[in-house]
Amino acid sequence: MSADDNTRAFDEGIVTDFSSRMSYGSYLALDELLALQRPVSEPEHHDELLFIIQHQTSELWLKLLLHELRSARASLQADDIGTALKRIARVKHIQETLTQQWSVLATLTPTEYSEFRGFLANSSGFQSHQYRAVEFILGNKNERMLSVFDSDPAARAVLASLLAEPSLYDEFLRYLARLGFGVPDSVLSRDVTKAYVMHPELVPVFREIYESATENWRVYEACEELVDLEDNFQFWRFRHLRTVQRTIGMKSGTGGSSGAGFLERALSLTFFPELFAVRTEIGT
Ligand code: HEM
Ligand SMILES: N[C@@H](CC(=O)c1ccccc1NC=O)C(=O)O
Repeated sequence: MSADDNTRAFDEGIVTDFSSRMSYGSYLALDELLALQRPVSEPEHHDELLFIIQHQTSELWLKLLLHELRSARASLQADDIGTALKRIARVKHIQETLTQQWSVLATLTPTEYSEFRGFLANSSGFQSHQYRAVEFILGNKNERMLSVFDSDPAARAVLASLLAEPSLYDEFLRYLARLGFGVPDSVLSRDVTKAYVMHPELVPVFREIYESATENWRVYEACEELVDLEDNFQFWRFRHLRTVQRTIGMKSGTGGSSGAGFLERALSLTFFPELFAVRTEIGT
């Protein structure tokens, strides 16, 4: 039991026979998971594995993000703000992880990327249905995006459903209306298949909430959580843009867009416009 040889002795109870027991690898389907990194470059480029894993891990986190956002939305629908806040707290941590992980990809130099970029053909993150689903559930709807998924009916169907459903913010505003806040009808009866746009007549509702934070603590807290969530989303977009600029400069994208300019325009989009507009009104 001594550590003189700098090895750790096995505790007596440690299980080693997995011939008829569930193991770590079988529970997590690791054989399948670890067989899914399949570089396409020929000869295989050393850095393509980084590129694939960066994307696959992002997609896994996006899967969880969407799961949590759907649950947050359902909780608001059921007037359960406590659970919704719990879900959003987790969403914010996932976003932070997604944003931080850009630093790994930033070690890919423009020369290295150019050596296998041609093998990517027209594939692009623009075709990520999970990313688009997150944008849709947050209210950045765009029916035109569906056409990208015409050859993937399952993904297209999920996006078409999300397009027709109220967003997280739509549900939050309906919840506020049920609590008795004067959310205007123009907001409650909006066409939820369209991108959410600013309703100036909603700003006074938030002003009331912010000016009476102690009496409306939960909804005030929820407002601030949504502001954090939008900030975090923009931080991810910004890191993506900066990574693109340092990797491909002003080249157009493999997905057919102008590249950096196209991504830069996403930085002027907003999910919760009135929650930012109210800041101008506070204290005046
Ligand atoms: C060297 C790394 C990367 C480069 C050069 C790059 C480049 C681009 C470009 C140029 C676009 C615009 C669409 C196009 O024409 O292709 C785009 C879109 C996109 N990329 Fe990347 N990307 C990189 C890494 C990533 C990673 C790691 C992710 C993580 C999932 C990602 C996700 C996306 C998404 C979701 C879009 C759509 C954004 C939108 O619609 O606003 N990209 N990327
Ligand atoms: N759009 C990128 C290619 C790219 O980054 C990419 C290619 C395949 C799968 C995901 C990608 N990531 C983000 O767009 C480019 O133009 O270089």
